[in-house]
Amino acid sequence: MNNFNEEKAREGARLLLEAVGRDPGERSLSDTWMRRVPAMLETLTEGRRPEEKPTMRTFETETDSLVVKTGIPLYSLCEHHLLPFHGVAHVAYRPEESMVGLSKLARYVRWRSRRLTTQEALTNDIATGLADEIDAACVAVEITATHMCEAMRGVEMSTATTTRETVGELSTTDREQFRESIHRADAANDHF
Ligand SMILES: Nc1nc2c(ncn2[C@@H]2O[C@H](COP(=O)(O)OP(=O)(O)OP(=O)(O)O)[C@@H](O)[C@H]2O)c(=O)[nH]1
Ligand SMILES: [Zn+2]
Repeated sequence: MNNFNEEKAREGARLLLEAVGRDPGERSLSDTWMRRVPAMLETLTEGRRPEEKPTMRTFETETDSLVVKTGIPLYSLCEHHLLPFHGVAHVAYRPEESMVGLSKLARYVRWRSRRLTTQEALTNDIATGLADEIDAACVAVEITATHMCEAMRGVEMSTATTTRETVGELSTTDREQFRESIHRADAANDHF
């Protein structure tokens, strides 16, 4: 079910322009509220629409050891101020009967992130969602992000927030391996 209402998005964008003292009738602004903002909002909220979910194709598993994907770029929208938060997600899972295509982990993170949410809820959504999608003994997700609502207004500081969620039992070795992979990814890429 498509829960995006283009007409309301258009009307809302037009009212916001009026609220900040701009004239929606200005030539340079007509496409902004009539076309660009509604299209942008439709894309950036697709994570609430199941029909937009990437196909999570699986293969017969060749391993039961932990698969770790680090450094997935993450862009989402904070539901408090409608401003972006962005950073990096790291995902790990232990396959049981089947394993998933590696790109699907990143695709899934991108799809899930496209919604108005909080970082905590998003971390939980990705971990529980992936656990439902793939046949995994356990899933772990870590997100480190910076919030524009903190950087551009309010406290006016750009800081990093880290959230973690696990589904199923991770052994101490699994946790160490996940941690070490994240460490290596962070050292290789200066995300902030
Ligand atoms: N827990 C959590 N808080 C968030 C997230 N994104 C933004 N926030 C915080 O949500 C809070 C909203 O606080 P309020 O006091 O209702 O709003 P505010 O007066 O605009 O807050 P300030 O940002 O402190 O100016 C702020 O502290 C934000 O930093 C998030 O993903 N998770
Ligand atoms: Zn905010």
